[in-house]
Amino acid sequence: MQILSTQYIKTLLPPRQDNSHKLTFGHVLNIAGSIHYRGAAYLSSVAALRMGAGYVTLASSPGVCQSVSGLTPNIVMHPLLTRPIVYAKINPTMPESMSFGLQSIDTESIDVKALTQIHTLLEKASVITVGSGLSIAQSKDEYIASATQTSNMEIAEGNHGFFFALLGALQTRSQSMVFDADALNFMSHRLHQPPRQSNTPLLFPKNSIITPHPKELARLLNIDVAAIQADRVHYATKAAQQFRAVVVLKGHHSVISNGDSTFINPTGNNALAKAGTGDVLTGMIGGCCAQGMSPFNAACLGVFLHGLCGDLAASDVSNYCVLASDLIDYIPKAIKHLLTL
Ligand SMILES: NC(=O)C1=CN([C@@H]2O[C@H](COP(=O)(O)OP(=O)(O)OC[C@H]3O[C@@H](n4cnc5c(N)ncnc54)[C@H](O)[C@@H]3O)[C@@H](O)[C@H]2O)[C@@H](O)CC1
Ligand SMILES: Nc1ncnc2c1ncn2[C@@H]1O[C@H](COP(=O)(O)OP(=O)(O)O)[C@@H](O)[C@H]1O
Repeated sequence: MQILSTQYIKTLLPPRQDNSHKLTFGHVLNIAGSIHYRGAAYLSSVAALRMGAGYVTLASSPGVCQSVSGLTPNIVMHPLLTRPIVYAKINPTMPESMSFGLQSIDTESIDVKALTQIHTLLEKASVITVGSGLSIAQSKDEYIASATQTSNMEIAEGNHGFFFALLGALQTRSQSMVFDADALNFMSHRLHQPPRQSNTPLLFPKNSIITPHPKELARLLNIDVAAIQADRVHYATKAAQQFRAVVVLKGHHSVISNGDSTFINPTGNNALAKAGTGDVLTGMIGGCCAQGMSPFNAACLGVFLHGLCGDLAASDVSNYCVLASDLIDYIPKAIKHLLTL
């Protein structure tokens, strides 16, 4: 286990040749966002471009695409087919006809059929980032059902049907992929909630990077957050081996492991403890992959620079005031800082 050094990180910065065009620096396909988490789609998409990717396509619900295009002209939109879901709490002690308490309506869940809309994009993309704000459901710990199917009650968890169809399609692809947030929660749910719907092993595709915060890793490994926090290097390494993926265990001094080599990140501070900063990290790592970096190097560079953005931002505006969206504006400063060393 080693601490990432500035000198080492500087050697990882991908070259920018003069004889180039936008696709020289890669195409990020970002599958992110949902009715409640439109910001996550924005933050992850723009962070990838700022990190140096040449082209970013956001594939999401029409509502998310519309919101993000209202905030930035830089992202290419690919609106996906949706289907409405009415969420309700089930009270198992009551007869089926009376057992629903309406919670909310999600008009932007992505339809499984949307997979056919992104086949070409899956082939063209240099890297695929999945999960920032994708929405597992209104509440992860309660049973939630689709009231549109009362006669045949189906457990509906946000975009879970679409996610698993996508995961199946991704298994044969060789691009780098970044799985964050709700992509990890979908995997945990399928891994640990009975009954398992299939006997086939549930794996991330080859060349995957997963970016769990401690609770997300606890869900994936089905253990306590406290156990993870007590030995972060051990559990990041174990998860990398178990899932055959590069793991970024987020938090103070994030740990990056590919199962053989493990680094601890020295940059970052408590200013990063703010909603949406993890979505920015996903975009930054995706942007590194798009420029041809290996998954492990992309994770190391992305995490280091993300922390450096937090350090530069905190020194300018204090640890209290940094927003996730501010971090994106500090990516150029963090890269210039590295380049001038
Ligand atoms: N503007 C937006 O649209 C935002 C969207 N977000 C999305 O919201 C969805 C839900 O993410 P959340 O993180 O809110 O929900 P989670 O349910 O995954 O995480 C919240 C829980 O995890 C625990 N936790 C989080 N970080 C931890 C740490 N470092 N150590 C120990 N425990 C920790 C919290 O105490 C809490 O119980 C994700 O898809 C995410 O991408 C968030 O990133 C927030 C901003
Ligand atoms: N106290 C801290 N010190 C350093 N980095 C932190 C701290 N708190 C959070 N971070 C970083 O901020 C990001 C938070 O990501 P995450 O928990 O996924 O948030 P969100 O889901 O809101 O985007 C991670 O990169 C994490 O390493």
